Amino acid sequence: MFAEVIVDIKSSNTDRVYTYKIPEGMKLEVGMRVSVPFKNRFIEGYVISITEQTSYPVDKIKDIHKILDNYSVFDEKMIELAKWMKDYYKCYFSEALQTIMPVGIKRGEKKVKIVRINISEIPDELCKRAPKQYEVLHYLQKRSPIRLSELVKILNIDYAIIKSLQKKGYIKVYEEEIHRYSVKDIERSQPLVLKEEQEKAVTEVKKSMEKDVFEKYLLFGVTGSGKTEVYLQLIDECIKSGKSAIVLVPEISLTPQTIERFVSRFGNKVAVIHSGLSPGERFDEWRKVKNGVVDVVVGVRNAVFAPFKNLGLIIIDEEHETTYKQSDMRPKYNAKEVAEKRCELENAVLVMASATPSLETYYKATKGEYKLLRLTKRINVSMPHIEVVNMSDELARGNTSIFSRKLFSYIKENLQKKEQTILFLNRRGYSSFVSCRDCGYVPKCPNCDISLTYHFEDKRLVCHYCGYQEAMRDTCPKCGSKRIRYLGIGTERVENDIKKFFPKARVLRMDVDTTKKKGSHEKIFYDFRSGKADILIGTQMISKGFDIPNVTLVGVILADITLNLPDFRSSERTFQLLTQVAGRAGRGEKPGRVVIQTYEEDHYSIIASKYQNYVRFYNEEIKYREIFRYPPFSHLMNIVISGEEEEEVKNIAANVYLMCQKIVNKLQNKSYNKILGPAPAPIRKINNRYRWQVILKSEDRNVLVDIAEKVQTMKYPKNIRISVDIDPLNIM
Ligand SMILES: Nc1ncnc2c1ncn2[C@@H]1O[C@H](COP(=O)(O)OP(=O)(O)OP(=O)(O)O)[C@@H](O)[C@H]1O
Ligand SMILES: [Zn+2]
Repeated sequence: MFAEVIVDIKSSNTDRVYTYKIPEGMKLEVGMRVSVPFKNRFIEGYVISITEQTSYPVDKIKDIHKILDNYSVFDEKMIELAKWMKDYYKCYFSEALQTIMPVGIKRGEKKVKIVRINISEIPDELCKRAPKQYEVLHYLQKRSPIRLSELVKILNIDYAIIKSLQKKGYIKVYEEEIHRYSVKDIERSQPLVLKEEQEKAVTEVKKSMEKDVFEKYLLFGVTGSGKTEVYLQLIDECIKSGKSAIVLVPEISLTPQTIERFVSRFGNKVAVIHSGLSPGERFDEWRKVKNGVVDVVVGVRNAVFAPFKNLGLIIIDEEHETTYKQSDMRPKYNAKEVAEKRCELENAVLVMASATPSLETYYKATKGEYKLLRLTKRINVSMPHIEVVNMSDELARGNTSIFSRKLFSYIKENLQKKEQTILFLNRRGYSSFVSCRDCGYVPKCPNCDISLTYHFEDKRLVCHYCGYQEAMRDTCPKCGSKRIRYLGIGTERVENDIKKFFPKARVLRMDVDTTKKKGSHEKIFYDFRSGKADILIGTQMISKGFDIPNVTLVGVILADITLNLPDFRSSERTFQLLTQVAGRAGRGEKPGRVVIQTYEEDHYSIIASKYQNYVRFYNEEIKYREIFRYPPFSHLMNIVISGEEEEEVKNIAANVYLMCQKIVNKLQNKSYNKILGPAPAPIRKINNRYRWQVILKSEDRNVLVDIAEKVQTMKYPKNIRISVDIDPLNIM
């Protein structure tokens, strides 16, 4: 018998199937991890199929060295999925398999020794002859089984005593696997009586699940319309029919509140996968799925690979979120696309949900590719009232503060009424750059092409790209002037000003800087929910998932930050963020108010946010996308060339461009294709590496995939890096 093996070497030459012989007696299965001889060493490999014959000369085929785990890691469908990923994202087969495989698998299972008493009566003579042994047995009569380490510690005994008890057969010592991490069980919640629209959605999806066919839905429901309850009841149906479900949530909304909701409904039937888990913990969660201990996984991006044998349903919450795409590592996969493929392979149902669907998804829904389910109303309460304030007018009237008069007075009222306020600003730090009023000097990062952000608390200038820091000086390093200007506000500044104007207010801040420590995110959330603070200030971390009834005011300090990013999705991002954050107001009995501060009150993103009208935004945005042929009317590919010498980077970028042009010119079919660049990337230098880019737009994704493959096999100097991203969500 022979095994077809993918080897763990990342190069285009070795990205193919290798054949090995299965030694007599080796119990090899498809999907196992193995060690195989390669050249003159042993390397890791993955068995993707087993055959009886091979076209290779048999005497040249080497034996599999050994099996690495006592189970198979990939079933046939997962191998199928990896094959699809390698072709769709143009990565190596081994990269696709390793993405599916849990990190931490090499650490293996963690086992502990357990002691169990083996007799019902303790022999009397033991009491005198071996009092210590007697004591152990006596203790075990009350508490058995128990971990050996615990027993030894409690009774302060020698292992020798355990040994002799074991020899006599009075106790049994054995190994048991333990799970390094598991969710705490909390009080159970009962299913709610569904509202009419919820009921309709559940019934419809249920029908598809019963039919065992692949089906795709978009659940488009306004903020607070009870989408989560719909998920819970669908999962319940899914489990009842003997199948399992995966729920994907974006990292930042994997809040304690979200986890609570799932655990309180399904108890220890749920595994939770988030990026805070150690590799070992992740592996344990993976095994719980594999061994059928749980029926539901709630997790971030890579939870889409949870190895359920009988998958019935995948739910993608906040489907518009960009964290579903892995942008920083190969393969640059999107969990939404992988989920779709997985559902197709397993005849499962896919439900994507959002209050602000991505343009691409909604477009597909209008074309009938996804079935549209709508929740148009909040549960028992109305949508918040939204007002837009033009900050130019405020300036014209002499108000130079970061708060408009309206927002200021609302904050004051809320403090008096003891209702809570959320203030949102999507930038951390105190000010995004400082400049000298006399000579105009702006301190920049020496490693990156970006100005340094001023952090008030530690009086430092920090680069948000590479982490470079320096002390903030009182005088301009160039001309010595003392007149320093602080421009571009951040959350630290908001906190500072709130404390200045409202010294009695209890304030919390949630952003990357305040949540570095493990558990700090949870703590801020719980403190705020339990009323320990009046005002929560934060970046997009606070924009979703929060369901806190006493929050009646949301203030957006400056909506323009995302609006002005050099990215064709900036309008969409702004609309989504504003709608999500506005959605935190007025979720309880008291009505909610939202104030959006901006310099661009006529922008269609702002206007649509004001009326909370997604379709109005969509209709406007889709026009631009069509005119400029941006997605969904084309696919993009971003090729970034980086290196330490800019001249060299520029030359290679020019070569890449020419190669793209050659391929496009030779195409038979006359689809729309456009090559942009080569040009410096919007952030020209990061971490001392210069970056140039070539962007391709094509109606035909296959054209891009072909080019990606060619780029991958191109020869270029060692210090140059070329990264290729098909369907990128970020082109900075
Ligand atoms: N059928 C129901 N009856 C009573 N209360 C409900 C029902 N469905 C949901 N709720 C409650 O309504 C509130 C809002 O629901 P939920 O948080 O699920 O909305 P959502 O659509 O997920 O919101 P968002 O997208 O803004 O996070 C929750 O407190 C939830 O417990
Ligand atoms: Zn830097």
